[in-house]
Formats: sequence, structure tokens, C-alpha cells
Amino acid sequence: MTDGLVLDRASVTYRQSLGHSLTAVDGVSLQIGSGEVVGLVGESGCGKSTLARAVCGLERLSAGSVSFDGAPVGRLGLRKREQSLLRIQMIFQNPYASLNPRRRIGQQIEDARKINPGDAPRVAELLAQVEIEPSAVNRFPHEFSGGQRQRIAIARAVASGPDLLIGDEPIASLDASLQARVATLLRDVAVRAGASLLFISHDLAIVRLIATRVLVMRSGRIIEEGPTERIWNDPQQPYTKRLLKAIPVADGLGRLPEIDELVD
Ligand SMILES: Nc1ncnc2c1ncn2[C@@H]1O[C@H](COP(=O)(O)OP(=O)(O)OP(=O)(O)O)[C@@H](O)[C@H]1O
Repeated sequence: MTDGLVLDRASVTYRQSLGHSLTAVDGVSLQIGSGEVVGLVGESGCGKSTLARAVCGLERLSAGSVSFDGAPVGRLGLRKREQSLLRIQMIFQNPYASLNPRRRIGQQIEDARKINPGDAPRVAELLAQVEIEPSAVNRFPHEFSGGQRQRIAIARAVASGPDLLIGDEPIASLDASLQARVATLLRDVAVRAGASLLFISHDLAIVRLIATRVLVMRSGRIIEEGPTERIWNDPQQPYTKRLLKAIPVADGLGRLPEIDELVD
């Protein structure tokens, strides 16, 4: 049995109008070992979110397989699949995607703790880990700032005891001044919980802060991968070089220019 997440030539194809189809994930093979922190980078539209959704069983594969600790995620019966998917938690760009706006934050974290097969830290401790005052348990998500809400979403995701956390651009909607802090905090919380982390971002500079290994995605494929410092200091692919070059010229919102314009 192989520990952790394994994708073997996984593809996702979307049907489009007039009989056209788009292969958003194109034969991707990768492995994320237990406790690893891996960054997935690439320009907007290269297939990062589709890949994340496929890992969680939210997209049907058109080819290949996804397995977790040796169990194929997509081919299990519903009950077993639900159990196995509880071990993978997503953190989205918009924290409202995982937080219930009508439920107090303490209750939401407690709900997640109840499905934890192991010993989850108490709600107050989880909140302290994400630097939220434990006395805030009775407040609702809208009473917090965007950065605080994202930290609460991180606490809720960890409370259910996942083996793998996937952050799909989890800092993209935050002020530039908060991005590095929330990314580092997510990494620290994942490591403390013993979970692996797949951190998806278009921003290699932030990924460099927290990931030990980087996967570079373009047009549905992983075109380069390696230790973060190797990718940062000695990128092999022209696309990766352009991603790196684009960092200093990011606009005030942290957006990269169109990479294809630069590469082709
Ligand atoms: N449900 C869908 N139906 C059809 N096409 C889709 C669907 N979801 C995504 N796509 C297309 O698949 C490709 C990959 O999209 P995806 O959202 O995975 O990329 P991404 O790298 O996460 O981009 P972003 O960072 O902008 O979210 C894009 O061309 C997108 O338009």
C-alpha cells in the first residue's frame, strides 16, 4: 500500500457546446506523501481547481485514477467514499464556501470535531491555533474580517481530522499584507495536525514560503516539478521561468499577467 495521495494518469474532460470537449486535466500523475507540503502553481485556467475537485471526488475522471492510502477514491461505494473523503478537506478562496453563515463558529467547529475519528483538539485550542480569540465562539461568520473568516475555515477543516488538506487559492481574496501570514498559518496548522497540504496558488512567491516541493501546471499537465528551491533558483521550463519573472510585475491586486502571452 502506498501512503498518501496518488494520481495515476488522471484526466478530466468537460463537454462543451456544439460537441466540443475540453480536457482540463490531462493525464496527471503525482504523489503527495504523508505530512508533505506541496505547492501547485500555474496561470488561471490551467486546471488547478479541476484537479483539486477531482481529488475530492467532485469531478468524474475521464481516464486514470485517484487513490488515497491505497484506496481508489472514485470507485468506492458511497458510504466508504464519504468516509474516505472526510479524510480530505478543502479550503476555498471564499471561506463562505465552507462556513455556514447562519451558524455560530464554535458550533461549526464542534460539528466538524464530532466526525473526527481521533482526538481532535478542543474548539478553544483550534481557535487559538488560528489566532482567533476563543471568546469569539458565539459569533457568526459575518462578524469577522475576511482574513479571520479564512482562519476560522482552516480551524473547521482541521477539526474533522483530515489526512490531507487542499487549499484552492485560499489566500487569493485576502489583502496582500495578510496573504503570507495566512498561508504560513495554514501550513503550521496542517503540520501540527499531521496532515499533508496541497497548496494551490498562482503565486510562486507565496508557495515558496511554505512548500517543500512544487508542481507546475500548464494546460492541464504537470510540466515541471521539484524541490521548491530548485524550481525557484533553477527552473527548467520556459513557462516556469516566465511565472517567476512575472512575480515582480504583479499588479496591485497580486494578479499575474497572461502567461501565454509571455511564453508563446
Ligand atoms: N464545469 C466546467 N465546465 C466546463 N469547463 C470548465 C468547468 N470548470 C472549468 N472549466 C474549464 O476548465 C479549464 C480549467 O479550469 P480550472 O478552474 O480548473 O483552472 P484553474 O487553474 O483553477 O483557474 P483559476 O485559477 O482561474 O480558477 C478552464 O478552461 C475552464 O474554463
